[in-house]
Amino acid sequence: MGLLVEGVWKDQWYDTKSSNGKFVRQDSLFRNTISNEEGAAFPPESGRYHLYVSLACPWAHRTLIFRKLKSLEAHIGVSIVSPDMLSNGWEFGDYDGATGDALFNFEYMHQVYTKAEPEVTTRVTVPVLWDMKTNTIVSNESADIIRMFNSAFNDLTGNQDDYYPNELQSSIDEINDFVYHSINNGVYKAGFATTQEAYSDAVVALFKALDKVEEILAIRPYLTGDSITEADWRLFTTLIRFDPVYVGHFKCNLRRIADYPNIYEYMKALYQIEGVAETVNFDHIKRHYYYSHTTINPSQVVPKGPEISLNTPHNRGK
Ligand SMILES: N[C@@H](CCC(=O)N[C@@H](CS)C(=O)NCC(=O)O)C(=O)O
Repeated sequence: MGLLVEGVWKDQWYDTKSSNGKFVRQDSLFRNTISNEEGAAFPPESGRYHLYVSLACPWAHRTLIFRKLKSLEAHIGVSIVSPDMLSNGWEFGDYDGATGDALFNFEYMHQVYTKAEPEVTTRVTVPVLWDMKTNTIVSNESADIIRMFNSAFNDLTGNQDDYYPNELQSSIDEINDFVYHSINNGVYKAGFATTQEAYSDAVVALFKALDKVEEILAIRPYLTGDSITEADWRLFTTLIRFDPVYVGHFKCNLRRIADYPNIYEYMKALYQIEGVAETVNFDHIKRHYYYSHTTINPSQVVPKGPEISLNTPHNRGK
């Protein structure tokens, strides 16, 4: 784990000293947009863009789900890093389910960043959406990438499915904000905390938020109503990692997702949507966290369990 400082890789763990033991997530650096507008720098084109992901990462997972649901597989290629993120950061190792770097045959993800900007100072995160025409990073922010995938390529794919419909945008934004701070990022705040207080604050807020989600899902099948939206997919990638990783490795152990009847049914329903199960790789997920975060798990032993069945019938509508 490390970061790039003026284009040079530095191996160092997150600094929590200056924030009283709290994990503070950095903002993403590359925030361009693919758009249909006249004169746009990044117009939608088949075969022009390439996605770098880790199958372990919940943020990258969102983009893989949208690539699948929005029929973008034939238009946007993917390179998958190894789940092991050690002193060189994300790397393109030889690991079952990883692909190598399809564009440059680089060894490390940080080389993709310096290819875009040789002197860049940044954390080296996935996902990354790369533009093969201008040889740069369009975006390394998953929230933005899934919005582009949701609508920018509709004319190319003919897929008009809309996970961010006009009439639901304000409720989606509101739920996203709450889910992001207390759940998506909440598990990291608990797991990477280095003081008891920072951990306790994060874990209490996390389970308060999960309790609230359980209540919402008791009265409607999905977060904003009867249909699945972006808000559901953003929550799903954290839920699916929760019992296998966050309960143990990140000490998020007041309850399991399996103990929340409504959230559990909901998670199964989303998992069973066509194409989604193939984006979920529990080996990469468990291996990444337990093997890479050596400050939390120095033995690098990866647990066997839990046994979970995600293909049993669920009680949500379509
Ligand atoms: N805000 C970014 C966050 C991405 C992110 O933090 N990805 C993690 C993997 S789960 C990462 O690459 N971490 C490496 C690091 O922090 O150095 C997004 O949503 O795209």
